[in-house]
Amino acid sequence: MASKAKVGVLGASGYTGSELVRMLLRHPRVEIALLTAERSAGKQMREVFPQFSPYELPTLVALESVDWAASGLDLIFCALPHATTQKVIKAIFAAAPSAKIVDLSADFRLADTAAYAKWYGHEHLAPELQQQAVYGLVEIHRRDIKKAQLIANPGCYTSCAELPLIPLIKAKAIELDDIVIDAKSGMTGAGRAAKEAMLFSEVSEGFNAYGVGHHRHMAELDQEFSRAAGKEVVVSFTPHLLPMNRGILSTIYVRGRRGKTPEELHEILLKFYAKEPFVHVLPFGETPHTRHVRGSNMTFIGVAKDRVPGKAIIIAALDNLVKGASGQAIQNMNLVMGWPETTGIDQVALFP
Ligand SMILES: NC(=O)C1=CN([C@@H]2O[C@H](COP(=O)(O)OP(=O)(O)OC[C@H]3O[C@@H](n4cnc5c(N)ncnc54)[C@H](OP(=O)(O)O)[C@@H]3O)[C@@H](O)[C@H]2O)C=CC1
Ligand SMILES: CC(=O)N[C@@H](CCC(=O)OP(=O)(O)O)C(=O)O
Repeated sequence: MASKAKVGVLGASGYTGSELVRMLLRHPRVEIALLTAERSAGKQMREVFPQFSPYELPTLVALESVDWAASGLDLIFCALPHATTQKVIKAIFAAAPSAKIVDLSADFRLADTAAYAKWYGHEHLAPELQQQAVYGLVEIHRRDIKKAQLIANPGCYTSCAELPLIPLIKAKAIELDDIVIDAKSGMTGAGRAAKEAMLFSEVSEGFNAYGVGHHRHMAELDQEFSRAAGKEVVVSFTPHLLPMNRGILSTIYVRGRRGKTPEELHEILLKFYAKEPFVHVLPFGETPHTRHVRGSNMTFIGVAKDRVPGKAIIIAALDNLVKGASGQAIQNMNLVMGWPETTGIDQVALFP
């Protein structure tokens, strides 16, 4: 076999970064050559995450200490907080113009600079890269991703709504002004940095909606749905925080267009995803559970009939840290590197 590709993980001491390390350790084509951290710079991975004790891994280094021009990496995963990311990626491309980057943050997902400024409250620091980045939802943008140098890995909530809805929008099978996405996420979606609102005592035994009417993922959903429809689409989306570690479950209400029945919508999804290794459409009427996808790169989609005539209920589930972040990022790497798309990420869910 050819020599292994050298990859780096920026933000390896975070949740998505450590999930990348977990999955990359069993990827046969890569060698982990660089790991960075901020507060944990100078430590070993096993000091931050004891589960890595048995494995040889590079020491976590501060980003500032990396000479990008000389780093010799074949691909970089960037798992840093949004806004921090754009400065870092701009600097990497300045030092290493042919670098390949899969960015897990939201910084390069919106192609429109005005939309970015509106939803994130500041001007983008690298608008030229914003234009260049390819949105990394593999099942929808595979052809463009293969040629990309900068891939904007989609958000976890957005993946869980776009995968079930984009095929139906492309097929003109649902009414575009009547889409309601009711999404629930586990707490790792909020990252590892300490926040009062994420304390056990604040979250356990309860359940709440947040970002009601203004969550930043709305911009990403509108962009991708409008691209698929060829005209402006605006959807209702409400996220909720659940006291569990991993998983997103979206319950989506749609109305069939021109008399399309829920069974016909199900058929469209079945056909669209028939050959996809990471999207599984359940038999009509069956619905998924977050436990069916936990730890795997799978998205499960179920379609059922609503009792309101003409309406269908679609339920999708994925693991926010895997298909919603690090697994999808590795799927993107596999495409960019020309490897079989499932390499290193074809594990079955962890159940129970
Ligand atoms: N969690 C999720 O389910 C998902 C997250 N994302 C996105 O992925 C990115 C990473 O998320 P997540 O892993 O949850 O976040 P975490 O907060 O868990 O990790 C952030 C990482 O970035 C490092 N870091 C923080 N600030 C800086 C800085 N100023 N300079 C350099 N490094 C820094 C941290 O280092 P240290 O801890 O050592 O200070 C840590 O390694 C975010 O943009 C997030 O929005 C995308 C999809 C899903
Ligand atoms: C539970 C929770 O807080 N989830 C995060 C979204 C998850 C995520 O990381 O989204 P990005 O990839 O777009 O950053 C939130 O609501 O902001």
